[in-house]
Amino acid sequence: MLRLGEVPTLVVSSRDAAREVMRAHDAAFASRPLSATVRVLTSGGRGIIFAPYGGSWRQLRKIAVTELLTARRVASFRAIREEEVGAMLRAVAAAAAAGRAVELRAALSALVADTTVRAVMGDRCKDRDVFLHKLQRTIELSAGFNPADLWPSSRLAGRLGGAVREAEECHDTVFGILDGIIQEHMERTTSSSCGAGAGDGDGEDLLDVLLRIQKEGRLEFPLDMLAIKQVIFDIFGAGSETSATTLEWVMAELIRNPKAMHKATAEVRRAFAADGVVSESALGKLHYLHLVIRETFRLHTPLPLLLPRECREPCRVLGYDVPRGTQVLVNVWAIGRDERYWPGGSPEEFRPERFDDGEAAAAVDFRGADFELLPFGAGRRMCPGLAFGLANVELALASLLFHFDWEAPDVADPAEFDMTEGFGITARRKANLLLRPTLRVPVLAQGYVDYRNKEKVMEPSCACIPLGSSQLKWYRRLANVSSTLARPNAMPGHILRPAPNGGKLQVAFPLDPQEHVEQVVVVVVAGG
Ligand code: HEM
Repeated sequence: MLRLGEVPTLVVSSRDAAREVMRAHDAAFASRPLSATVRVLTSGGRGIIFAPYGGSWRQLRKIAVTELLTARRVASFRAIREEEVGAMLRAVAAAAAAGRAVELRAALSALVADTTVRAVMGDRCKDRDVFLHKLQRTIELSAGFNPADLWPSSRLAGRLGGAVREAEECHDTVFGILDGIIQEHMERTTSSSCGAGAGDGDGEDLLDVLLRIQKEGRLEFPLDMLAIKQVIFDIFGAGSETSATTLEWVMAELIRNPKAMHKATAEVRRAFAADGVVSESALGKLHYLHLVIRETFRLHTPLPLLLPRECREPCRVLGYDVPRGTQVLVNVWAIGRDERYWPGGSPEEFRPERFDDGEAAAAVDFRGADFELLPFGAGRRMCPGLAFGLANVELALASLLFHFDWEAPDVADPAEFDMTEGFGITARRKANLLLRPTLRVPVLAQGYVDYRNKEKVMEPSCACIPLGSSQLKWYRRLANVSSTLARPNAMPGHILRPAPNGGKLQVAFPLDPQEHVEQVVVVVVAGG
């Protein structure tokens, strides 16, 4: 038990205590404390992540689990993930061709942010960089070590450091961006509602789902626009940072451990040699890569203290009384490095083989049942985005290893590679991740998967052309009457998708993979 400023805080640092808190007394510890900065950042505890335990949180959590983050929904975003990973690979290939190192942290953050934003809103966000910057500050501010959070009863502390003021500024900027995006999204939906695809429940992005649920009503707690914005912000906050942090640490550990890098790379290249590209549907055949991810979660759990819980009723944990209102931090970072649970060599050592068949930890998994490995937490407040997060991590990692060899410039001894952690509610690497890629397997100009026909069509290249609302309206009418627009074996210049996804039309055109294309002009002629 610690007292952080005025805040009584129980730190849970063993597997048994974690099991008590998140299984035996899960209901008692299912709330979250609302510090002064978090209160501002979450519009007073709205949304899911920091909402106090109660009916409103239960309702939003149910929507998340049964509608937004289901396995089926995650699978429906596969094309987005493959397109975004493809775009990142092409940028890395360009750097490799120029002999340049890549700032991989920035590339991975942008990848996960773009993938998430498209899953949420169907389109990229033009203010992505401002958004990411504010998100990063939000994460630092919500760590809870500001005077205003440590001395909640002190007015002076509230003014010191300016954290609350900065939280207000972050909140206003982010919600301003969200307002614009939602407005655009609603205009797009209205203008396309006369044609095919609209309102049929197919290809919904997460904002569509939330707006549909809002419209349907029948909710105990009305889903107002503020709640919708907060949920969207939650998904960005919880989804982007954690997945990008995991990817960053996996790559850093593989650089530090050349043998593991070699083994993981060889496995991925063997598995996808015939296809020339990593596809999500076949990731299940990778064994070692999954051990590498599990080992990274053990040593570099993105949320080292999970997210804070709060004790709702007086409770006894391992014989100790825990008063109501106590903040609880589960030190997953320490549990993941405790030699009592990780025998067989130093627990600090990165050794994915510890999870291999026949090893002591082989059966230990991270899905909330084994309390020595809890990157996603456990119990009622466990992460509902596990499948979403893993999908982002696995495809990107396998693709980076499949196409490129990696080295750290100016680091003579890989064991010396800097692994210092930064400060915040997430534990990122402190330093940038500057790595030099060497192209080993060519990167396709662009891949395209035809899901209607359940077959894979690799075109020389495709362009995604954003359509204005009047073009989109005409296009939808056209698509309704002319099924010839949908061509599974499209020739260059042909329209690939019968119903534009998120106001975009996909068009195939010939492209030399080495060629750099500045602009593609597509003329959509209404009426055929
Ligand atoms: C590698 C990726 C991820 C990791 C390691 C991770 C980890 C976590 C952890 C540790 C918690 C707190 C659990 C607890 O208190 O016991 C959490 C909560 C949460 N995560 Fe994730 N997460 C990841 C990805 C995602 C994604 C992609 C989404 C959504 C798209 C998401 C949505 C959430 C939400 C909404 C909560 C709050 C749950 C609640 O309080 O009821 N997470 N996550």
